Amino acid sequence: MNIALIAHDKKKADLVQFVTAYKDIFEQHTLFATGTTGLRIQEATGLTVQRFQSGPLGGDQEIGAMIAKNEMDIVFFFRDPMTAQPHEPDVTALIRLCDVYNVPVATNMGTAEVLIRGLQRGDIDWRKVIKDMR
Ligand SMILES: O=C(CO)COP(=O)(O)O
Repeated sequence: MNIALIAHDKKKADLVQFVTAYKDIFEQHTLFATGTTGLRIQEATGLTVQRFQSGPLGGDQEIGAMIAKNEMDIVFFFRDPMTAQPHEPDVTALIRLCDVYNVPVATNMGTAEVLIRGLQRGDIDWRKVIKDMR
C-alpha cells in the first residue's frame, strides 16, 4: 500500500514516535511524506520515504495529486489544531480529497492507532480491489 505521512511542526515528534512504534508494519509498505516530516522519519527510523516538497511549499498538494489519481491508500496527517498554518487552504484541500476518494485518513494519534492496526489486520485490503479495477 502507498502511505502518506505528514505532520505539522508541533506534531512531528508524535508522528516520529508513532512510526517508530509500528516500524515493523510501515516497512512492509511504500511510504511518502512532505519534505520535513519525511526527513525526520528517515533519520529516526531508517525507513525509506519518498519525500515531496515541504507542506507550505506545495507538498500537501503533491500528495493531494496522488490521491486524485487514486494512488494513495492511507494518509496519516497529524495536524496541529492550535496553530494557524500559512497554507491552510492546502491542508483543507488534502483532507477534502481524502473524502472525495474514500481514502482512510487519521488526523490524530487516536485514530492513527485504529488505522494502523486495521491495516495490519487486512481491513483496508479493499483498496487493492479498487486499484485492480482501474
Ligand atoms: O506543512 C505540512 C503539512 O501541512 C508538513 O510539511 P513538512 O513535513 O515539510 O513540515
